[in-house]
Amino acid sequence: MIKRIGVLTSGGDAPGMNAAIRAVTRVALNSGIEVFGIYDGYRGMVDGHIEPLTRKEVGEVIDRGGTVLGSARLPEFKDPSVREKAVEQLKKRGIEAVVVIGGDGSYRGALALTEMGINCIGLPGTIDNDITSTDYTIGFDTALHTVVEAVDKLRDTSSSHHRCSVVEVMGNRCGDLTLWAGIACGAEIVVTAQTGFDEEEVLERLRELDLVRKKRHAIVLISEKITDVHQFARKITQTTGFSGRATILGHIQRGGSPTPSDRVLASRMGEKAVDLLMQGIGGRCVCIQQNEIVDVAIEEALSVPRESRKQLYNLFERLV
Ligand SMILES: Nc1ncnc2c1ncn2[C@@H]1O[C@H](COP(=O)(O)OP(=O)(O)O)[C@@H](O)[C@H]1O
Ligand SMILES: O=P(O)(O)OC[C@H]1O[C@](O)(COP(=O)(O)O)[C@@H](O)[C@@H]1O
Ligand SMILES: [Mg+2]
Repeated sequence: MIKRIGVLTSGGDAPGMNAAIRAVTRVALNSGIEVFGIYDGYRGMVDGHIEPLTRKEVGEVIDRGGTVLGSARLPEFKDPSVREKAVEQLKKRGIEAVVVIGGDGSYRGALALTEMGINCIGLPGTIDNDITSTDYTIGFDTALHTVVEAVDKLRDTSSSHHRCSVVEVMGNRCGDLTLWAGIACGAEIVVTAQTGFDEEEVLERLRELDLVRKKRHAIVLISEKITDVHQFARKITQTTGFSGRATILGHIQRGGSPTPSDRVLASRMGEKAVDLLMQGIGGRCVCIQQNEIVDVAIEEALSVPRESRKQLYNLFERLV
């Protein structure tokens, strides 16, 4: 049976990563497996920044945002000779397998390592919810709470001043955070990669909300990387009855204490990762599908097309 495993966090951090590290560590230790923390993602693997983790070291972290192991982006990890160094560092310490907590990029690294003889299991740690094989990623629920709390506050001030708040939401080409927040906040308009952005159409809709629907305020949620929200807010002021103000929520969305849902999801997924490694399985990632914790091949997870959210967009429109 496997004796030593490593755990790392990679890519953008996400609330709940600590709960996942804790679950992996405790479940493994309670099964007689030694656990090593690999610091700063694949960088620590290459540089040998690897330390044993004890039960106590993962105590008092379940409620903390960020990741106690640190995270990093290391583009050079795509180079096989760099990965060779990482494999050597693991072998030197007798680490046979690794749990990689991160997003799609981290999964590619995990797959490449598995192909080099180190069994890896991926856990979806990202606020973006952009891993298509899982219904939810660890961190999405917490980020959603953060967005909703911020937009609720913006609505208070917007309606006092007959304003339109344009809010830029993270998601890296995945509109889930924007759409879910739009429904939860009762926004007037959501713009994502899936809806597309026709500036004139949105301005016309805002004029209608003002003149015909007599709205006191309007909230427009826009996914990042679609348009310059400050410029767009200026156009709103110039061409509609609302004065426009833009807010970029930015990295605030990545922090904060994980919600209970994210903590439970991370714990369930962490357990599954260790169970798979104990069976000698690698190259797979853990998903939640219809509230069941399951595993799929990383290759498959990376190729599943993004599910259409058409029904939710339709619901959104029917709620305005
Ligand atoms: N094709 C790849 N092969 C090997 N490693 C990769 C590959 N793509 C990404 N990685 C590693 O995973 C890290 C995190 O990926 P990134 O896309 O930045 O974040 P995320 O995992 O959150 O999507 C990268 O910095 C790199 O070290
Ligand atoms: O922290 P950085 O490097 O500015 O990156 C910002 C990006 O990271 C994210 O917050 C999270 O993305 P990943 O989980 O894929 O790393 C995206 O929403 C955003 O586009
Ligand atoms: Mg990613």
